[in-house]
Amino acid sequence: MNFKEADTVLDLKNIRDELVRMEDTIIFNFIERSHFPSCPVVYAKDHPGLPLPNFDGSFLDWALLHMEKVQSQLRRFESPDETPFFPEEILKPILPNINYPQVLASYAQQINYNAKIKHIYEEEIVPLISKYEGDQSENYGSIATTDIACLQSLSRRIHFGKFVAEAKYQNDKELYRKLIRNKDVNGIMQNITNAAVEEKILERLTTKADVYGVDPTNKEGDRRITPEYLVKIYKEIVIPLTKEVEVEYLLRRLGDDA
Ligand SMILES: O=C(O)C(=O)C[C@]1(C(=O)O)C=C[C@@H](O)C=C1
Repeated sequence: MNFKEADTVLDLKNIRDELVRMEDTIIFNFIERSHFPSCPVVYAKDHPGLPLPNFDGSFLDWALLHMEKVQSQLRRFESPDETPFFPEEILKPILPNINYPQVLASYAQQINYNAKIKHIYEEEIVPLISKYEGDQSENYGSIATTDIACLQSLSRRIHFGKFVAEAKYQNDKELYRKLIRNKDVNGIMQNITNAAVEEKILERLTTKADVYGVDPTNKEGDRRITPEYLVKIYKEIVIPLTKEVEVEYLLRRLGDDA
């Protein structure tokens, strides 16, 4: 898939291949995170044990904001498949603009699920993938670094729903225009859902987690990335959020081309 070539970006097969590749990135990021305990201090707002001068938020927020400020200058968020967690605070690139063809609707950048993704990551995913419940102050920096990798890979995957939605819209404009005009959210949800594709994803994840998730150095009682956790995260969080993005994108689609 080449973002400079619109045709490759709206080919559903290319999009799904990209989603498959993202599974590996997400699994390996989860595995990195699984080497550390949960460390709630990293996610606590204004924690007295971790003072952050002139900042109102958690240590992870602080690290993510500063990472995004640097990455925005490196042109990360110029790319149509990247969505910032701090859209109000990112900076202009120091590299020259790349003129990507516009493949998504003009409002696509406004669809931003990152606050929700971060909340669910901290509340539901970290407890599943961290090594054990507990603190390890010498690793706060490493944990924030791996959390950022996990969050960015989840964000990219979930917001890819915009490309999926646009491809589906282009493939059957008549059907989607009717559903959108009727604000038929259930009808849109039904039509974007492909149970066979979802089943295949969960099957593949089971195999991948079996193969990649084994850590022979783990002590008894330590958690690891099991197929069960990975399937749960995809089934209950990643796929439903991707579908939410798809539905929101489609509901606004008629405003962009009548
Ligand atoms: O591949 C698609 O058609 C998608 O819409 C993506 C996705 C997913 O999140 O992986 C979401 C909904 C479908 O039911 C199948 C898969």
